[in-house]
Amino acid sequence: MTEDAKNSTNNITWHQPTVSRSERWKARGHGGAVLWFTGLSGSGKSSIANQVDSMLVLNNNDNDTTTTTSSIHSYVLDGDNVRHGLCADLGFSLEDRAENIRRVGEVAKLMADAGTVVLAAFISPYRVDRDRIRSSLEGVAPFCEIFVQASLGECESRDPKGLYQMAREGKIKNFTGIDDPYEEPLNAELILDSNSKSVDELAQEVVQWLQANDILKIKDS
Ligand SMILES: Nc1ncnc2c1ncn2[C@@H]1O[C@H](COP(=O)(O)OS(=O)(=O)O)[C@@H](OP(=O)(O)O)[C@H]1O
Ligand SMILES: Nc1ncnc2c1ncn2[C@@H]1O[C@H](COP(=O)(O)OP(=O)(O)O)[C@@H](O)[C@H]1O
Repeated sequence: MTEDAKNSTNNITWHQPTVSRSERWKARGHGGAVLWFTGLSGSGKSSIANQVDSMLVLNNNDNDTTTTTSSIHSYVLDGDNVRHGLCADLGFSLEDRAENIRRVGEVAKLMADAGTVVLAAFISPYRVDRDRIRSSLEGVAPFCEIFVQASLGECESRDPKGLYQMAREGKIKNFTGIDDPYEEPLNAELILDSNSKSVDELAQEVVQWLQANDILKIKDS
């Protein structure tokens, strides 16, 4: 934070919104939440998050013949996409990854406060960065850490963008899993086995877990 920013925070006052969170959520028909998909590049974060999004928004759930629930307001925040705009000034050093996750965490918090189910798909390799978002969402909206688990070998064999190969050839530095760390979650709400299950099966697991745990239920505050 710059000196100017530090001095300015003294002159900023929090404005209480006129519409409360629970009033807003009730008007939407469900609560907001942040589903945070973390895992290696190529583990399946984007594919699964997008499939869940489709199942929630379009009610596109072929395997579920029991419910006729209405559309859920969800939205995917994806590392690759966010790095084209909001975080276009950031690279992949430890500090830049922390700032990337901090910014996205703040955006996700605002969106969840507004009643959106945020599907955030970021490598987010450091526990401390993920835990910071978990803490900042306490009392606002549920935070669900979803570990998309795939071995490095599996991710490397998928390598849809050819990035692992470039990292192995030394053309990309600080590539997660090759010459940069990935800290696996210790207390993830959900672990998805992306080594052996399909994207459809895993997305189904997420939606079933959301329903079974009443994650989108509005609790009066
Ligand atoms: N050095 C390095 N390490 C890891 N990933 C790299 C790197 N350089 C570029 N990429 C591409 O950037 C995508 C990851 O962006 P994220 O914002 O999710 O990364 S992070 O959470 O800040 O660590 C990641 O996308 P996914 O494959 O979808 O995970 C890569 O395509
Ligand atoms: N569970 C899975 N089983 C097989 N292939 C998968 C699975 N999940 C993703 N893939 C494939 O792996 C590649 C990387 O998936 P992607 O969703 O882009 O991963 P990430 O967002 O974690 O980088 C894509 O080609 C995708 O089709």
